[in-house]
Amino acid sequence: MAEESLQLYDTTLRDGSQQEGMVLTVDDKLAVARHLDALGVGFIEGGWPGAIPRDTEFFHRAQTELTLDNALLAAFGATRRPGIPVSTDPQVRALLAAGAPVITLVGKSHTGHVQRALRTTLAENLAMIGSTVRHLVHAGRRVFLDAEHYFDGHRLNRDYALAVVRTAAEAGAEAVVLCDTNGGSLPDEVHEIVADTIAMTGAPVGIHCHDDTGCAVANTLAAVDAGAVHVQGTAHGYGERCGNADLFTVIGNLVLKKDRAVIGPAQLAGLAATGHAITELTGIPPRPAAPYVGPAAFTHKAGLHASALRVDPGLYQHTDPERVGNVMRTLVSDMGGRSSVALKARELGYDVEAGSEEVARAAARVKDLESDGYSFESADASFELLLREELAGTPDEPPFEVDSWHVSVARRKDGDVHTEATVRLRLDGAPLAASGSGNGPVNALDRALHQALDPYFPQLAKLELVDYRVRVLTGETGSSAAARVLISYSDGERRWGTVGVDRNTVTASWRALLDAVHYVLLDDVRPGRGASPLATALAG
Ligand SMILES: CC(=O)SCCNC(=O)CCNC(=O)[C@H](O)C(C)(C)COP(=O)(O)OP(=O)(O)OC[C@H]1O[C@@H](n2cnc3c(N)ncnc32)[C@H](O)[C@@H]1OP(=O)(O)O
Ligand SMILES: CC(=O)C(=O)O
Repeated sequence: MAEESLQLYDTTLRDGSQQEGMVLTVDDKLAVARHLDALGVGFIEGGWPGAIPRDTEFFHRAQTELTLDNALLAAFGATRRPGIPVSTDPQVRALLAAGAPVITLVGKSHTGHVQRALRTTLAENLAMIGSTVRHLVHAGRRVFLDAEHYFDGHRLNRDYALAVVRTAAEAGAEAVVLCDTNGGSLPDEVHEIVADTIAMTGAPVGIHCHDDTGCAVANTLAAVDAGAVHVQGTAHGYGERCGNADLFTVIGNLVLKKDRAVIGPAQLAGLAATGHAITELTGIPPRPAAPYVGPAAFTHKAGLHASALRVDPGLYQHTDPERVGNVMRTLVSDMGGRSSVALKARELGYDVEAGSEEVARAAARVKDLESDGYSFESADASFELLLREELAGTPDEPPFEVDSWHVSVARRKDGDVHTEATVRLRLDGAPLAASGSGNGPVNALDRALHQALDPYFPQLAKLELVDYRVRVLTGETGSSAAARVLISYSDGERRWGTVGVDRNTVTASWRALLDAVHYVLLDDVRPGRGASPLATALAG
């Protein structure tokens, strides 16, 4: 049961959409709303009906297509225009026509904005706020007032900012949301101003912070500490300029650190999945290191960390990742030792002991190869092949041999560039040759490999090369290595990475391609068969 004394209000679909690059269709918005509802937020601000046609359509379709179990839909808009009766303001009419049970109004609380941006008097602005709130409450809506530029306004003219809060509260606003619109405040200032506002007005206040000082989440928590009863934020902190308070971080902190049960434990366990689902819809990934929900939030690279984590994951993690639906991951690299290798091996399903000779050999090989330019942290499949060799004590070969390969790139007279690759393999001793053309040497080699092997290994047919990265290493390593190629493959369900290094970029690519194919052909012998838990997690 969620705590009722602290309201959780999401504005991803309104303020989050003000982020550069964020363009959501109505279908996307409906889908995001369903995810937020399942997470357990209390209010979902859907947009500004009457101002943005897509948002008008969103509210229209929401009436028949959106069933919410936990949340109420909120329509956002401005107070009436200066000098006109509220009942005649088309924007206010559009807000009511949207049919949402909640309306959030933005109103000015900074005297400079009233006089210079709104170009009206301070008294008329108060009248605009009071009359619009009253009108909407009278029409049966729950109303919040977003007091724009509140913190800057309070610093400039405290009496006026407080008058805005009193006016809205007396007109029937359920909470007056103090907005750090320019995002320039710091936690101590926010705490002081929220506390002062509550003490002077007795009004229920909310908090809406932007992240221009990198303090939006801290400011939100400071406001709650000072008595705010309503918090606003967005998924992944999406929003105008530097974004808004990241609601996922706010939720994690409130529930796990401040004992404020704004959502229940089962919903909290869906936090990372919600973040992932919303990312898929927006197409804008959060920082990998985003607290709680980021793929790196519980990922460990340093050997000393891994060594302690083997004893107790709590030694290097502030909370159990399962509580927020995330997973602990280990990276193998030259920064790790036996413990990192052992933890990673267990993630992959291999029952190994950190103290074993095999693990020590694998750890040493990782260090050697990384000093030659390899990088295993995003090449789990290549690491697994290496590990299997060390565990078996013999080279782990794919079920075919490579005799040779050849790639040609030619520019024709008509200007077209033609790339063709031929691979010559052996299967059970019998020669097997195939060719493929592509939009570059790696693509052509990939196609030639498929051409040769798919008839014998049908599981390869689904494979798709989804990412290819090459890094020139000249001067970075003490060796002769010149290029590191990282390849990601997917079969639609899981994703795995491989690495190849060579002076020749095509040879490095070939190595990574071969590891990728070899890895898939291990499915029949890998512990647990099929997708390793890690590969599945990465694909998710
Ligand atoms: C802090 C925030 O993020 S609040 C959310 C901001 N979001 C948006 O602006 C997205 C949606 N906005 C829009 O589609 C358009 O700006 C509209 C439809 C609202 C207005 O469009 P236009 O009528 O062409 O006006 P324009 O965008 O140029 O200027 C905004 C107008 O709103 C007025 N305004 C600004 N704040 C308020 C307010 N709190 N209450 C009433 N009016 C306001 C401005 O004074 C300006 O009026 P003017 O046209 O008389 O100069
Ligand atoms: C209302 C709002 O989004 C702001 O003041 O930042």
